[in-house]
Amino acid sequence: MLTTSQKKLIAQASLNFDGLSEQRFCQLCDDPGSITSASDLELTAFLQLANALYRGGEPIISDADYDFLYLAELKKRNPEHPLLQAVEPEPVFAGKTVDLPLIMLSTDKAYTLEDVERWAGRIEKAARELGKNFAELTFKVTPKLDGYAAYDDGEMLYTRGDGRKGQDISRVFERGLRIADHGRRGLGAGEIVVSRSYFDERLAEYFDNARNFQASVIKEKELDEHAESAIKDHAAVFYPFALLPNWLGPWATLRNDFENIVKGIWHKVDYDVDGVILEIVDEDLKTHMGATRHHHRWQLAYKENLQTAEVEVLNVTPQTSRSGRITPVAELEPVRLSGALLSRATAHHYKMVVDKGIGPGAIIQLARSGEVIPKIEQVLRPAEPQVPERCPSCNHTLVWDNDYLICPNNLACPAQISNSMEHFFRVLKNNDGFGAASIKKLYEYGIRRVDEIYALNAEQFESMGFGPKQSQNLVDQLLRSRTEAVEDWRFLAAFGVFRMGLGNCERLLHHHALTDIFSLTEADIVAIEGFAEKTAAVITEGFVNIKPLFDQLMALGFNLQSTQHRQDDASHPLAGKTLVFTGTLHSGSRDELSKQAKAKGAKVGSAVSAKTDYLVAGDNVGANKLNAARDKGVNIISEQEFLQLLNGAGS
Ligand SMILES: NC(=O)c1ccc[n+]([C@@H]2O[C@H](COP(=O)([O-])OP(=O)(O)OC[C@H]3O[C@@H](n4cnc5c(N)ncnc54)[C@H](O)[C@@H]3O)[C@@H](O)[C@H]2O)c1
Ligand SMILES: [Zn+2]
Repeated sequence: MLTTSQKKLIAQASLNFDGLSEQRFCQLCDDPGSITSASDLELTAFLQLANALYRGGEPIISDADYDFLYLAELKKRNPEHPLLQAVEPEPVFAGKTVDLPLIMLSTDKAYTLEDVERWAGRIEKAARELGKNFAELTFKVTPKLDGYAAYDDGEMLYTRGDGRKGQDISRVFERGLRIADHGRRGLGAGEIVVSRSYFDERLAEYFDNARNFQASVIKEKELDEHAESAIKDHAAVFYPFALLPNWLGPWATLRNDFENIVKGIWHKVDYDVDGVILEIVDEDLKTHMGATRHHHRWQLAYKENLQTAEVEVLNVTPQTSRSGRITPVAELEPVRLSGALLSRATAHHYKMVVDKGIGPGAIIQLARSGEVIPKIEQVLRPAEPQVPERCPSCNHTLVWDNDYLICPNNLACPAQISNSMEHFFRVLKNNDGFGAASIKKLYEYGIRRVDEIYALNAEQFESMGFGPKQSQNLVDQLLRSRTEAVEDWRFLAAFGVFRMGLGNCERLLHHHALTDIFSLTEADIVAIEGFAEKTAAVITEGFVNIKPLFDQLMALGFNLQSTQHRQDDASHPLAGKTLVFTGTLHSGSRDELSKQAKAKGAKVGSAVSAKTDYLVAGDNVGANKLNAARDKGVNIISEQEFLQLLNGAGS
């Protein structure tokens, strides 16, 4: 069964289940082998539906399956099929559709050096036709960003759409999105991407994958609070390809050192990269070679062979996390996949274990992924699910909480206690040495709380079985964690209150001092943008629980940097007002000016609505935009007037 949001994506793409029922679609997803039995109509309907879900950030099959099973089947049956002759369409948003200033195509793909050599051979031939010396041509290698393709002509930002017509998504710049590498507008094609490390640290909790997140940045709807933070922190950016780090050189060098050059470029940026792009730097040659309806002949994407393997599940073992959720870990018959030996994979939750039949004897499909422990995406042959009744750590009876099995024994469950202590040091970040192994040892010696760890001296560490050198190091690290500066929101997040990850802690401390959090009411929390009523209750309760530990640790004196407050001075002319910025601004970036306005209690919107009080118009704003705002009764002010308001002058 598809989820409601997947169904919505299909409807948005103006697709339906004509020629393919929802049930049949899911059946083909779950059992890739059966695609060969699908009719031609079913196959093409299937590909279009899978693509719509992929573009919307909710892929239902892996890329490797899409390329090597389903798409390959179509290529086998009908190499001339129209679906293979054009780029796969992006989803359509509510924004207006416009002709792209330049056709944006997909790329031809190579998975082996032989494929790349064949491509170079075609370039050599074209060079000969133009009377150019192939050996003197320059090749360029750049990372292939796995983000959201867009084109910036300086006025508008367009989606790739169907390659010819895209959609205006300029709103992402109005929302404060920056250009990578301090770039300017108008640099042409690029991708909207999010920093890998930022995603892992701050967003993974809320989004299944980066693609999912990128789709949310572009959506016409109001920006998700996490997307807003990522943009504010410049972790999400538009990266024009022209600014990407690159390797330049002749074919002979590229050919001889291929692996190293590819590897070097692949890992050069902190963004998701799914290959490298090879191209030729010679305008005449590019024009001469031209393009098919699908890709430019002078460009090639080199990807690593995405292997998949079918493996048998030996056992499903439960693991208790810090919050008490039980993670299902499948022990597998060891299998080698793209060089790594894998013997474990996790399922999302126990509901999935039950629904998909994950138990001893089940056959699952593993795809290589960046993660150390891959996630189970598909079950090829179900078996009797293996579901625990008791917590593997404390033996307490487990209970269901929506899709999750949880251990409710949070005060005495060894796994939850140890994982919470480990979490504290990991989130604080300014220390080393308190990983799983050390914490396990400390737990065995009766340590249950972080403050007890801070009370230990070197001799005591030694008496617990740590070596003399390590014991001294642990003491040094504890001191370091207290003396090295750390943001107060990070410190708060280290306590692991449910729903209080790094992002929410920072948001909260923008409004209230760290020492005041225990007197906050639910109403105080709900009043802050981004907090819902339901979470507020959980949060205040969580604070009550951590108070004793918090007080103990504060008494030790950490070097906390307090978060800048957004003071809400009700008498300030901008207090409570909603602003929208547009056009080119001179006194600071849109981001900086927004920040200053917010500090005075203003709200900053991304698009003009009836609720907007002021439209701050910089330079180069189209008359249409101004008229539309005027029609809505919005006050249009200049940047100068805005600065006066900001300084407290009445309007
Ligand atoms: N899992 C699924 O259900 C599913 C469905 C549809 C498509 N897909 C995947 O998407 C692929 C096709 O998608 P596509 O056409 O969007 O992407 P592509 O892999 O063909 O790449 C083309 C794009 O690469 C981008 N690019 C990134 N870095 C670049 C650089 N340095 N220089 C130039 N261009 C760069 C450009 O935006 C260009 O549009 C399929 O092969 C498949 O793997 C998966
Ligand atoms: Zn337990």
